[in-house]
Amino acid sequence: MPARIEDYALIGDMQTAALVGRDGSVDWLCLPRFDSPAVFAGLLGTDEHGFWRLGPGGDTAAPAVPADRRRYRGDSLILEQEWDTDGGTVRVVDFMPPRGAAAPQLIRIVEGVSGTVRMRSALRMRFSYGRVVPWVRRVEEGGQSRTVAVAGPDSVWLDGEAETYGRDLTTYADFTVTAGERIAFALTWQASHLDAPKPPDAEGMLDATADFWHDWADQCTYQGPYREAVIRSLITLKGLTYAPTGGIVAAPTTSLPEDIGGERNWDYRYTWLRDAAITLSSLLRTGYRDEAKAWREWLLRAVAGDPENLQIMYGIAGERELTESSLDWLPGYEGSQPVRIGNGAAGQLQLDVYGEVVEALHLAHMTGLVRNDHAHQLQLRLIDYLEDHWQNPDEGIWEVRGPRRHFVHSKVMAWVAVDRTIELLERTDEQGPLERWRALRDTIHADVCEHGYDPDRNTFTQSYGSAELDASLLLIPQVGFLPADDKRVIGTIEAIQRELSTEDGFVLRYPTDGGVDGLPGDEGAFLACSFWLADALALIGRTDEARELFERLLSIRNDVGLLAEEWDPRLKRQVGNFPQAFSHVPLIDTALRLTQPLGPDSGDTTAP
Ligand SMILES: OC[C@H]1O[C@H](O[C@H]2O[C@H](CO)[C@@H](O)[C@H](O)[C@H]2O)[C@H](O)[C@@H](O)[C@@H]1O
Repeated sequence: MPARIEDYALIGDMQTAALVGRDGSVDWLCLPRFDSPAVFAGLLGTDEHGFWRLGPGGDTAAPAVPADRRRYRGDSLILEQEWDTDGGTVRVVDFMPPRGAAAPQLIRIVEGVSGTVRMRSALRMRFSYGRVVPWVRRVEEGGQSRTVAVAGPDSVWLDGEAETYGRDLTTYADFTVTAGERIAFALTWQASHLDAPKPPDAEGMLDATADFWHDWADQCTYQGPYREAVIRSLITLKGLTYAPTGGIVAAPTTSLPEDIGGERNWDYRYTWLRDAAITLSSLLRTGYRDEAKAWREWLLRAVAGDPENLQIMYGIAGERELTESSLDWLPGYEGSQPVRIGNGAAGQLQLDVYGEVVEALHLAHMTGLVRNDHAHQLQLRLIDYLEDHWQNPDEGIWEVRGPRRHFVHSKVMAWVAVDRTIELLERTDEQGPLERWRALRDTIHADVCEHGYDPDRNTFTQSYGSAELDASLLLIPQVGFLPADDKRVIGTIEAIQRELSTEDGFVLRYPTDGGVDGLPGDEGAFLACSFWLADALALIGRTDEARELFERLLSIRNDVGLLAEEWDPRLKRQVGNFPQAFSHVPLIDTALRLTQPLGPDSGDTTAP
């Protein structure tokens, strides 16, 4: 039985990632890439679908016990969990070394802290998302015994400083650890047709991994009071970046439910232009230019070609085919079915994406990221496309699976795309139909204010002609569509607070009972929107309320600082894919907004 979502911690090597439970169980790991099939899929099923548990024990009947303490080692993705037992205290250190072109590895080092503790490693590999039992054998090599599991294209090698034995299609190691002793295990993935990988130098890799993360975190320019939360979010975003290409996954998981037991389960192991664009902006604002450059290059490669063919999301190397299907052998997280891989939203029209991408390119330009003519050309072509298509209905920011509509947020973001491009033409020697685009900007603005605003209720609405609200409207002042003191902006913020707030003061994206998204069931409060509410309150001068809401949001991070996509206000639990870039990015942005002045070239159009 998988743990609560917030009981997991993330480790990763910037090509893939694992989730480690408080009980020392790795219940999710896809190899060799984020979007590869999982070798441990216990998270979405049972122990039968694969896990690797390492903790105190030795008695098969004894249940795994949760660690008494856990934390990341400083500013890193190295996880340390400690158990106090009758015999003494033991620490397990879990990490994945940043690997470049080397094979992916998961390393676990058991450290005796005091006394003597009986330990057990139980490893059950199930390839292809829990479906395939591999062929497992022992290989003797240079006096060392290794265990290798092979299935089709994959092989996984276990090296350990403790003797292993097989039982019930599981590989065990029972051993004791005494104070001062260190016992390392490593799991290495290798394409099965290649020679055996070398056993790793676990201790050397631990030092190198710690240095990598500490050096990276030291580059953060934010020094405000929320530095700890900001750095943890940045490290999480870096951990969600696929280093070889610069693509950023929305989350490392698939099908963690937005509604426990329901069917709102999606695969997030892809690069959404929207999520990645806002991630780029946060990284730029906190001093991380290399990642921003890498993503911009990723973007230019991925969207190369006709803007008509632009997708709203791609694979992490720019792949276009993300066909959605269900894994019917997996029971799903706490019974939440179906478990999906691929994502049908890839084929949707979401006009807001043009605004988010152009905004990110604009910020990159304004903050002096090396001028790139391809980026400018792309931006101009996107506006050409928008000029002909902004009046179309779309699926919008929330990727609804119901009928297309004229979503107000989509039109606002189309306005953003045109507005920032006009600024580009005004500030550079780039050529374009300036007057025509100024007129286009005015036309979109007038259209939204006429059809997307309800004067009787003094609020913008979710879509033209609809009475529903939508939390994406909170972004109207942030993107500069209207000033924060405009009565329509204030009316919209107040209406959203009234109608979309949950009892914790967090906000829903929109009312799900109206059927707009075409899906059965409910969902939790959407954390990104809740941060946007804090931003909006700050912008209209209700700073104390904004800060109070922000700190309440910080308080629902798990004990190692991680957030899923949503928060279930009834169950008081995190729900949805985990950890989620779309939650950590607004966390950073709101922390910055509340605590440091934003300069004129910060990309924040509401800056003084
Ligand atoms: O709620 C229905 C949709 O949920 C997913 O989309 C959400 O996640 C995306 C990635 O973070 C985000 O960009 C989007 O705004 C969210 O609505 C899912 O990927 C969709 O397939 C699904 O229709």
